[in-house]
Amino acid sequence: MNILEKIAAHKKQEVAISKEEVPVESLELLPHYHRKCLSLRENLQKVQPGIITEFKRRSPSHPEINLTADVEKITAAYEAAGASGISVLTDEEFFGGSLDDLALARETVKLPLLRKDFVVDEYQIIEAKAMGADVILLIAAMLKPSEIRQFSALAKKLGLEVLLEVHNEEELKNNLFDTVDLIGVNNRNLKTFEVDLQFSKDLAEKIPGEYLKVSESGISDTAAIRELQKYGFQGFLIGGNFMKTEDPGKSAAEFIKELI
Ligand SMILES: O=C(O)c1ccccc1NCC(=O)[C@H](O)[C@H](O)COP(=O)(O)O
Repeated sequence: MNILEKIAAHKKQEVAISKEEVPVESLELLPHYHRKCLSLRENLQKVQPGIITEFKRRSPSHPEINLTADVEKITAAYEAAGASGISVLTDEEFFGGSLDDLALARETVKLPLLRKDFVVDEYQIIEAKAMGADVILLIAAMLKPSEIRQFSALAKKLGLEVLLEVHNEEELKNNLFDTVDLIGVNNRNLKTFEVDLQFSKDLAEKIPGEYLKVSESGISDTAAIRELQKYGFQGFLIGGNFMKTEDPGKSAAEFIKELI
C-alpha cells in the first residue's frame, strides 16, 4: 500500500466511528454549519500573489516539523503577516492535527480556512462546514471522478469552496467539474514524496481559465513564486517552509513582505 492508500483506509475507519459518535444531525445543529463561508478564491484574486499559509505539525515525509506548534498563536500571526487564507491540517494519525485545531483557528482569524484532510466520505464535508471551514480539499489521486463530482456538488450546496488537487494531466482532465473553484497542482508526488515545481509549470497551461490556479508544496523562496506567477498561478500553498522555523508567523511576514 502506498501512503495515500494507507491514509484512505484509516480515514474510512475513522469516519465510521465519527458517524456513530457525532451523527450528521448533531453536526447540523452547530452554529458554524449555518454560517456564510468566506471566499478563498476572491481573496486570492484581490491580492497578488496570494499566499495560503499552512498550519501543520508533522507529515509522513517530514515527521517532526513543529510538534508543539500552537494553533492560535500561529494562525493569528499568519493573518497579521498578510496571508490570503490558511490551510489547517485536521488529520490526527498522519499529521498530528485535529478538528479542534480547525475550530480554534476559526475562533482566532477572519481569513478563509481550508480544511486540509483526506475526504473519502460526504460526512467529512458536513463536518468541515460545521467546524468552521470555508474550503475543502479533494485529492484526485485518491478519489474516482464520480466521487469528485458528488463531493464537490455537496460542498457547493453547503456554500463551501472546493480546491481540487491534481498531480498529472490525467487527474486534471478527468475532474474538470463546474463545482470545483480552484485547482491546486501538488508539486509533491504523494506516492514517492518527490518534490519538483516543474509539475506546476507543466500542468499550468492545461488548466482551463475559469479555475483559479494554486501551486502547492515545496515552495521555499520568493523567486519560486515569481517564476510560477509567469505560468498564471495566483495562489501558493506553503507549509513546511514556515512551520519548520522557530517563529512561523514571522517567517511568513518576511516572505510576504519580500513579495510586495
Ligand atoms: O507532505 C507529506 O508528506 C504528505 C504525504 C501524504 C499526503 C499529503 C502530504 N502532504 C500534504 C501537502 O501536500 C502539504 O502539506 C502542502 O501542500 C504544503 O506543502 P509544503 O509547503 O511542502 O509543506
